[in-house]
Amino acid sequence: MNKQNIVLKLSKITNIDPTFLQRFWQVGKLYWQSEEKFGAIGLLSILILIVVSTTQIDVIVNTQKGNVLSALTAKNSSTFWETISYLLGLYLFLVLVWAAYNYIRKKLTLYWRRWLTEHFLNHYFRNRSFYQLTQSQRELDNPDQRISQDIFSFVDGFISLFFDVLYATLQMIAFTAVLWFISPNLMIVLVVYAVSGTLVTAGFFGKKLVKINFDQNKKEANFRFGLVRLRENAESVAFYRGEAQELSHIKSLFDLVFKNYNYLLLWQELYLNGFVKIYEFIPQIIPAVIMAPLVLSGQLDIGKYTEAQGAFLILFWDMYVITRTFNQLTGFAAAIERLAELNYFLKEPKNSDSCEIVPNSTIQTVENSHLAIHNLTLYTPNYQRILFHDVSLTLQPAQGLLIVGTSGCGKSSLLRAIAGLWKSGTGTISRPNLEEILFLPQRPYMILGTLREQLVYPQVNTNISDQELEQILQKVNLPDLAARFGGFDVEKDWSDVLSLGEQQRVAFARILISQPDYVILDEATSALDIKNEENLYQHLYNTQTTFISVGHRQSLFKYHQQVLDLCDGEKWEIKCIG
Ligand SMILES: Nc1ncnc2c1ncn2[C@@H]1O[C@H](COP(=O)(O)OP(=O)(O)OP(=O)(O)O)[C@@H](O)[C@H]1O
Repeated sequence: MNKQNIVLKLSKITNIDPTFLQRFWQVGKLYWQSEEKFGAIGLLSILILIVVSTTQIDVIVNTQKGNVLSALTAKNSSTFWETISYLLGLYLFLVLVWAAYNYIRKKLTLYWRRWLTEHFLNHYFRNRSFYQLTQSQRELDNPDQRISQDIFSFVDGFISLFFDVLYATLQMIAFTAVLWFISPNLMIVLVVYAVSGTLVTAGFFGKKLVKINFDQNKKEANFRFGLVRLRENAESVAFYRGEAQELSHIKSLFDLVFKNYNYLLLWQELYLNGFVKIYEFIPQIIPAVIMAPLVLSGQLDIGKYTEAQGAFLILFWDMYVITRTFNQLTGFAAAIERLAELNYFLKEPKNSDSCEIVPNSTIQTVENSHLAIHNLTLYTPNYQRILFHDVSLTLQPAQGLLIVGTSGCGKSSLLRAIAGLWKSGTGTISRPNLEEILFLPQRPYMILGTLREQLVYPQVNTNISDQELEQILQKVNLPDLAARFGGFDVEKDWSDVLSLGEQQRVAFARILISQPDYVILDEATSALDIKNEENLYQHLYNTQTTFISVGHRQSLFKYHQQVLDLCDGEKWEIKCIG
């Protein structure tokens, strides 16, 4: 039977949406088919062994408890003390084994979480999916929360559920014989009671609670993101004096958390837990009611009665495992939904949104030694708007191209297309390998780290000396930057402590450090005064670098050999200078 059929059969038995089981399988199988599978299977086997052996010991403990009562009734002191010592030894052994079990179980959870987190992170960064995700029309909220929180909920939830169900099943096998042997009637009552309880829980509370938990995760993540966003934009908000607006927005996000949680409390704590408490109480009296006549008439020994009552309660506890762990289960199911969505997005070919609308219509990218554009027509990512038609140009090595045009005409979008971030449109872009091109956006990206790491970014290992770094800082007119902050190895929140113009100069220093063959500057000097801007362009002009700039200032023209004017609407023209 293939996996698809197994999933379908399971879904029929459990009355669960088959696509839900498929989603569970898609995420669940990843780790168990990975290179870590042998270690994981080893740990899993040890855990299963512990569970199997402790179930056997539980049966012995239950029988010995009955023996203690029988010895007391028969006033047999030596049997009583022998059984008590035996019981103590068994309990001590159980405690030690359970300590080891819990430790290994948490370790397995940790290893699985580490592997799955790395797996999702690798896919999140592959083909710049983290960027594509922000461009997608399909709603996929808070991928960060899915990676940081939902993976843990999934792994922890699965391991807990697996062992709860395994332990319950083994105990059922072991104790069914005990109870059946003493009282078949009690056994039949128990099965009917446990099955009906499980069906009510799964059928009535199931879908409702999964949905509420799913929404809760989403709303909590939105609230957290609102606070993070405020922190990231603290200065702008403070300048605007936008506290009232921000406060009300963040409060409204929390209000959604509050309302949904209230709803969750109602269903989880009041309805479900209320049901579970009543449901748990009744079995305490069922054995007494059914077996009392036998004990009173002398047909059943009090020790056997205790043994049967113990077996009944254990079996009841096992049979209603689904009901009792239902709260956990719904959180686990919500995590599966959220991870499966992310997994699907990260696996599917990019720009699929676009392809659904205009099939086979994407910009072709060809690797070449020089940069050229042939009949490029560019749309916004979901083909909603055309930005420009049929643009063609060639850029000779060591030359400069300046792109100008009115705001919103598509200047930055052309750079996005060259970088391969946007593909909606037609035509061909020939360009060198992206490794040879350095992009400088208008808002410089300052990494969290030391000044040295900041300057050599996006490279990580360079053997550049402090002296060379000092020289480069001189060139970009930041001669005292390292001294001001205590050297190159001091960590700061650089986007906070440097002015925008200083950040643009640090970003420009990256060009002089990494010396790429191609540089693309998207208004990368817009925050600088003309003198500083000219100084930077003069350095760039003196190198053999080929560069494309987007800018508005007339003073930039003299550093470029060609100007592409995207004009407005769908017209464009190219001019040669000098
Ligand atoms: N992710 C996106 N999805 C849809 N449309 C977008 C997206 N990003 C930008 N646009 C739209 O594409 C158009 C071109 O944007 P672009 O950033 O290229 O303009 P620009 O010419 O660089 O403008 P400016 O000079 O103001 O920076 C704008 O109308 C913008 O609203």
